[in-house]
This record gives sequence, structure tokens and C-alpha cells, in this order.
Amino acid sequence: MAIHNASRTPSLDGQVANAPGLTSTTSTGLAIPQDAGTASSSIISSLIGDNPYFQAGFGLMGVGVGLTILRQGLVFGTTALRRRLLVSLEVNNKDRAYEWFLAWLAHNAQPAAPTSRRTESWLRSHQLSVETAVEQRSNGSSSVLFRLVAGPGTHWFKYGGAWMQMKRERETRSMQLMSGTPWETVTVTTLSRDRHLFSKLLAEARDLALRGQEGKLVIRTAWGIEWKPFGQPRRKRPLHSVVLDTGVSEKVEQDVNAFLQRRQWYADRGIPYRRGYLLHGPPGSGKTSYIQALAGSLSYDICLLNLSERGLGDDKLNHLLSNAPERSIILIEDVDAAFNKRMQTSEDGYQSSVTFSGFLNALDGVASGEERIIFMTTNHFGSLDPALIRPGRVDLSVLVDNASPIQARTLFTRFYGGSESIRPELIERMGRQVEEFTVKEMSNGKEISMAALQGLFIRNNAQDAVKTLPELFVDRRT
Ligand SMILES: Nc1ncnc2c1ncn2[C@@H]1O[C@H](COP(=O)(O)OP(=O)(O)OP(=O)(O)O)[C@@H](O)[C@H]1O
Repeated sequence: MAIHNASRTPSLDGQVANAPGLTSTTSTGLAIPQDAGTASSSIISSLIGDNPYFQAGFGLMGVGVGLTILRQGLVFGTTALRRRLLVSLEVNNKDRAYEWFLAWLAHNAQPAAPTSRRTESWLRSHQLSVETAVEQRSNGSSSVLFRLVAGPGTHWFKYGGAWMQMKRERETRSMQLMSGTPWETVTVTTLSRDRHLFSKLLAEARDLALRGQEGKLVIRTAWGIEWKPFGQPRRKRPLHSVVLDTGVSEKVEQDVNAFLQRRQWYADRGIPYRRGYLLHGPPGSGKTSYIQALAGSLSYDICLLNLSERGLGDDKLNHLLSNAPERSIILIEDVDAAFNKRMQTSEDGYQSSVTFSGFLNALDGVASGEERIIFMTTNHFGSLDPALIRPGRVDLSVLVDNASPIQARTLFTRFYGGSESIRPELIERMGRQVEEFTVKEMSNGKEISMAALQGLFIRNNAQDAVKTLPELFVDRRT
């Protein structure tokens, strides 16, 4: 039998040449004699056919190859089946949904017997972590609660009639650079036909989280370059409970409301949509309380920024101010102190690294086109650099002073009014007494802070409060 090289190709000069890499034939088309081929094949067949070891070896090899193919097929089949039948949802702790989902799971899927009524979704788990939360009751008191939540590991729960597997994984080798917290991922897997339950579950988790914040004020603080909630949401303080001098509250409120309604006006004129407020005045006059109550009345959050915070530099500050969550007021307290401190070095040699010029640049926020409301407070208006309080950085500056006669009277009637033990006329008369007394003391150069009045009214009944009042006035210069 002649074996011809079927791969020969014509060379450029018209001769036939071997295809590269083939060596079994020559370029001249040399044929191998049939006898030689028959002899060698009969030797091989006698070796294989007659040798039981060879036969067994080939048999085993065949089984091995078969098993490998089967295994590969199974893996492939499982993956394909998994892809076709199962669907996974991954949520990592960079996303807000992560907290919502865990809170939802802790709320709905407590480890419990499936007989329990609230556990349509119940958790089957062997790896639990404890989560401590403070629950505020409607009367203002609070209690500490412990909840068992799904820890890192694999868990099962049932939701909407479908079984779901939840894997919570924590990355131990790397951390979020800025916040120092480990990366975490939750992967929820269920049957493909139940994929619609994911969006339902996430919506439920979001609604639950937002319901928990309804009527509450969320305070955030800077955590690295992110804003994170600080403690549990607090009950909103009614705006009228902070008693400011006549017209002060209205002035600020009107300005903020006018600003919030003029987004388009700012956009049309290419003006950055931001507004800065400065409340200045003595300690305990209600600056912080007012800003918090105002945020609550607008249903805004508060982002509390401490300029003296360790590790806060110009870049981070700029980032934080430009990336505050939507519907939030940025509150910077004691702005004067931050830059006095800058000159000082604390005991452990730490110096705040926010520079004054860096702060001004961050306030100007070139990078930010978003709505931004900043409130600053200070007890020392006179010591502020004029560059800080120029329009554009501080658009409205308001004095929130010690108690005026009318403030003292209003706070008194708010505290004691409505009490069944004293007639309203008597409260009114005593209120007028408080007012007159305040007028008299002020003409003598004496004052009282609203915080001191509040303390007095908390500790005493109305008659005792009126009697003790004179002791609390202090000289304006002290
Ligand atoms: N005008 C006010 N009306 C009602 N309560 C007030 C008022 N001012 C102060 N208080 C009460 O006094 C306490 C301290 O008030 P707050 O912290 O708001 O004062 P502040 O002016 O921000 O003080 P500081 O300048 O020291 O930060 C709060 O408990 C608050 O309820």
C-alpha cells in the first residue's frame, strides 16, 4: 500500500513541496513497500492481542478516559443546569441595600421553628452573630435588644414560598481602605423561576429600613470618605420647641425654603446650587437644637462634620462636602475652634491636617453641582476670618442669643402650660413675671442662657422656678 502525502503543496517554482512539519514522506513522493507495513502491524497485533497485560492496561485506560469524560460531563452538566435553573443575587457592603437586607433578615427571619406565625421566612442556620440595637419607645424611653442574625457562612430561609440559600462572606485579608471595615458580600441563590422574588424582597427591605426612619432624624458622621449613620435614628424635635427670639426662626426657615424652591433658577444662571448659614451666639442658646429641628421639619438628614477629626485632610474634606447624601444638611460646629486648634498640637503630637485654605476651597466646592446646604455654628463670631463669612460661603448669618424676655416667658409657658394642677391664667401671670424680671436683669447687664432656663424648669415646679430664677442670671461679661 502506498502512502502519499496529501499535504504537499506546490512551491513557488511549480514543484511540489512538503507541507511544513510533515516528515513521513519525502518530497519526491517515495512509496513505502506494502510488505514492511504488513509485517510491523502483525508484530503489534500479536503483542497486543496475545498479551493479557496489554489488554488489561488498555481496558483500564479506557475506563479511566471514560470516567474522566463522565466527570467533565457531570461538571459541565451541573454548571449548565445551575445556570439554567438557579439565579443568584450578590449584594456587597458598599451598597446601601446590604444593611437593608441584613436588617430585613434579622427582622423577618429569626432562627425559629417554622410553626411561628411571623416566620413565613424563617432562618435555618448554624452560624449566627449577635446584633445589639437600642429601641426607642414612643414615650421616649429606650431599651436594649439583642437579635440573632445570620453570621458569615451559609444559611437557608424561605421567602414567598421559595427556598433561598444565603451565603454571607467576609473578606479577611483586605479591608475598605478608608473605613477600615472588612469587605462583605451576601449572595442569595434561588430557583430561576423565583427570580422575581428578589426585587420584592429588596423593596420590602428598603421599606422596612425607611419605615424605621420615618418621623426620625438620621445623623451621619464621616467614616473615612463616607457618610455613615451615627447611632439609631432619633425622634425629631418639633421646630416650635426651640424658642428663638422674635422672627429669627422664621427668617432662617424662609431662606431655606426659598433656596430649596429655586433649583432651576440657580441652574439657569449657572450659579452653584448651594447655601451657607452661620448661627452664632453664646453657648446653650439653641443653635444646634434649632438646626436639628429644622432638618427634621424638612425631612432632611444631618451630616455632622468635625473639622478637628484625626486623619481628616483637605482632600478628604473636599470629597465629603462634595458627596454628602441627598436631602441632608451638613453641620459644622464651632468653626472657630477648628482653626485655633490647627495651630496647637495635642498631647500625642497630633495636628489636624485640614488647612484653612483647604477648608475654604472645600466650601466653594468647585466639583459639586449638587444641592448643598451647610450650617456652621460658632460661639466667637468676632474671631472668624472675614474670608470665611463672605457671601457664597456664608449667605445668611444669624445671631442666636441668650434668652430675651419674650423667649424666657415663652419657654416658661411651654413647660408649665397644660398642667392640670395650675390654672392657665396663673401660668400666664407667672410667665409675665418671668418676662418682666428678665427685662429688669438685662437692664442691669445680666443674662441667662436658654439652656440654663431649661435646666431650671426641668428641676422645679412653676412656683419654685420663679423663685429660683434670680440666682441664675449672670453678668454679661462673665
Ligand atoms: N432656644 C432654645 N429653646 C429651647 N431649648 C433650648 C434653647 N436653647 C437651648 N436649649 C436647650 O439647651 C440645651 C443646649 O442647647 P444647644 O446645644 O442647642 O445650644 P448651642 O447654642 O448649640 O450650644 P453650643 O454653642 O454650646 O453648642 C438643649 O437641651 C436645648 O434643648
